Amino acid sequence: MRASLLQIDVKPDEPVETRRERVAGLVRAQDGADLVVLPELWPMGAFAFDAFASHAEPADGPTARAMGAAARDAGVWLHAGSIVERATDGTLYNTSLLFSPDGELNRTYRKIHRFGFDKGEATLMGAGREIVTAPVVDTVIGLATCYDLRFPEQFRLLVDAGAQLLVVPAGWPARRRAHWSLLARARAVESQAYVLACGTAGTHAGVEQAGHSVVVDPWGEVVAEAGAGEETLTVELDPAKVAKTRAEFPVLRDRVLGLPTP
Ligand SMILES: NC(=O)CCC(=O)C(=O)O
Repeated sequence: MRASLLQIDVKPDEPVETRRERVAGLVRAQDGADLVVLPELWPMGAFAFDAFASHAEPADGPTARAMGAAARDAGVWLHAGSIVERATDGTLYNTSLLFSPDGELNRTYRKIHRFGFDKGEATLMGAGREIVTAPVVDTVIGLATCYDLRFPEQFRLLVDAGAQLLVVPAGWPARRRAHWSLLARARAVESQAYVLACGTAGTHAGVEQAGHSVVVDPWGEVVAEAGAGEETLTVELDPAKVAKTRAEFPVLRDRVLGLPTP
């Protein structure tokens, strides 16, 4: 299974419409891939809080239309990263979009853990409540977004729901790059699953981005890692490695469930 992670430079001087077209072109260029992954909130940037409301769109809005067409033209599964979704009741969500190779919107995932503590995303957006997985090619992917990476309990639920390949679009700051690399590997080791973590590059809203998108295998080995700038990371994955790792080193089987809480 071939996957391409598109680590997009969210240039503040590039209009959203221009970036949408540029990214659609990059997706179309991945026509040999099975799965293409984009970062979190790449249309305006994960830290551009002031732009969230003005660039909010429905889940079937302009970004979805452009990405669906690009997925269809390339014939790929496309995890199109996330957008600021404006729901019908007006609530904003950080919503990931997954397209099948026929260009149809197959799944959406609303980010469960909102970043910012008492400001930013945490105050501007609603929280998702649903664990989302999807059968893709010959595996099952589990969806999580950026700050979710810090919450192992969400990944356990994804594993329990059948996930074998965990896709994590992000807009992770350079300042906490060490956490990013460590947590991506930790989630892969504890889940015995592939982790595809796709971040953004450049600096937007004054926040330098970490880049360093990474693919980790079910044994915790780094398969490939990007640098700091805009880059396409293409990897060959072996989905059978997940079952093999879980059978040969069966820690998931040894979980003790239902312990009493203190
Ligand atoms: N967009 C995010 O979720 C940022 C997360 C982050 O900066 C962190 O967890 O650290």
